[in-house]
Amino acid sequence: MNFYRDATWVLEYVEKVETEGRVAGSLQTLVLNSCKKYNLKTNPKHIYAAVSSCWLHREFLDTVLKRSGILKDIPNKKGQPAFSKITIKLLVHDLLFSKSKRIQMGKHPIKEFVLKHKTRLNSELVRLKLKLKVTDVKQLIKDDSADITPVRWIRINPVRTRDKMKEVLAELEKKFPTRVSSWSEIIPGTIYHDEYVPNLFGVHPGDKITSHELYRTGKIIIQDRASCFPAHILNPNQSDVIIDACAAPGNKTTHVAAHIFQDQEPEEVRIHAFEKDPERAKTLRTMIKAAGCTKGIDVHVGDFTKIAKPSAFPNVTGFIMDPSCSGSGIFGRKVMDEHNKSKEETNVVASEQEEEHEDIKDEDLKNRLAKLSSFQFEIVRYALSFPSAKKLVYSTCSVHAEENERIVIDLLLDAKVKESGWRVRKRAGVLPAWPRRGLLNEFEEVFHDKEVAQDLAEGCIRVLPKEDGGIGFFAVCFERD
Ligand SMILES: C[S@@+](CC[C@H](N)C(=O)[O-])C[C@H]1O[C@@H](n2cnc3c(N)ncnc32)[C@H](O)[C@@H]1O
Repeated sequence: MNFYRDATWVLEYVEKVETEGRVAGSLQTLVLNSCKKYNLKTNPKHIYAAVSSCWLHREFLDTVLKRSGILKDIPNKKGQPAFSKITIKLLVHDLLFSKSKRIQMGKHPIKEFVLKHKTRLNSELVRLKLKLKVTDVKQLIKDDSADITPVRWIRINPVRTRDKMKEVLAELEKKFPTRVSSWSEIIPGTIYHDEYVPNLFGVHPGDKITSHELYRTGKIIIQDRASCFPAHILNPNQSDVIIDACAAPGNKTTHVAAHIFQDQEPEEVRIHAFEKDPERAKTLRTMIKAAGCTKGIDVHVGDFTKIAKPSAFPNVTGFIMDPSCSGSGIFGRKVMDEHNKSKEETNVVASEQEEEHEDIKDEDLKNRLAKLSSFQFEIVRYALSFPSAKKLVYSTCSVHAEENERIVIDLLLDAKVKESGWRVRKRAGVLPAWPRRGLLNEFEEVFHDKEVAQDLAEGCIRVLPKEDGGIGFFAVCFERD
């Protein structure tokens, strides 16, 4: 009975927090927190297994409980219900939905009470399955955990912190007291200092950060690790002028600003951010303001290839090129969208999940990819025609070669691009320690010189969704003398 009593407290807590609007990804944290809060003796792992399964089945459980009338039958003891509805829910879950289909408890009045209703409960479940046309309700269960990022990545924004870096680090240490040496070891309350991008940290996705003072004041920004790669690779400095051609919501734009304005206040425009969608341009402006970079960034609303004439930007030295893509490397959109709808944020949460991507579910993937890749090729090719540009980082959150390596190949084969002296930067200048590189077979099919193909593939970065700690991603840097 102790197990069910402890699980009841936890499930009660979970249901309460959920009705108040839980942050995505925090079921595990909620369970761990409540185990701590109530000082429970039962192993939290066992409680989590029971509570999370109950949670996943909640829709069906609630229907069966209601239709069977079991809850109305609960006897009274001294004017109060003799049994908790939540405990009954846990017991009925075990009876109907667990592997063993047994209540793991010795003789007890509540067990006898539930077993008395067993026939009715079972027949309500059969009715429900017939209605839903399934042989097992598991066929209808969507495990939300498959839709959740394994790590919440946050970066310190030097524009807002400047000489207060130590204080910010101390604040982070206070919130996340334990440092772990790999992102895969992250559990609630711990922090991982990323080894690839400076001032970037990984924390548990269930640890709430958006209400923290550091976040509300723009001193830290939530941004997926892979999404931080482009600005890190571009590595702009105070003498650069950068165009972010597809900028909203502005994660990469403000990360570029973090490089350019880390040692000096943004007093003059050194970044031009283009965004064709006026609504998304509003989010971009909000992000830029929150990051404290308004004076250093000009926002241009419109199609980059139409409103940005190369001759009007003779001083532009570099590009961030992160155009619309299939978004096949992204997950968690549903969870985040639901979260964002249910929360009134005082600050903007423009996470990687909000980076725009094309919805391809209703269209033929091949056709969609063909259209997208033709747009991606054209927009990069256009950027490569700017007179003083010396470096351009192209990126997508797609896993498809059509939007990644094949764009690189098409650009390298383009006469105009070749003539302008562009090449792919070698691995040594593109996060050399990152182990996952471009797809070699894609380059080998076109470049028969093995070394050339190898160098090109090595020059590219690939990031696998989840397995590499966040969204799926691709990045490459074009450069010339
Ligand atoms: C993948 S999102 C960019 C995400 C952004 N780089 C970030 O890190 O926050 C692509 C954006 O490019 C915009 N876009 C697409 N085509 C464009 C064009 N021709 N000119 C300007 N913006 C464009 C889309 O509206 C979308 O907001």
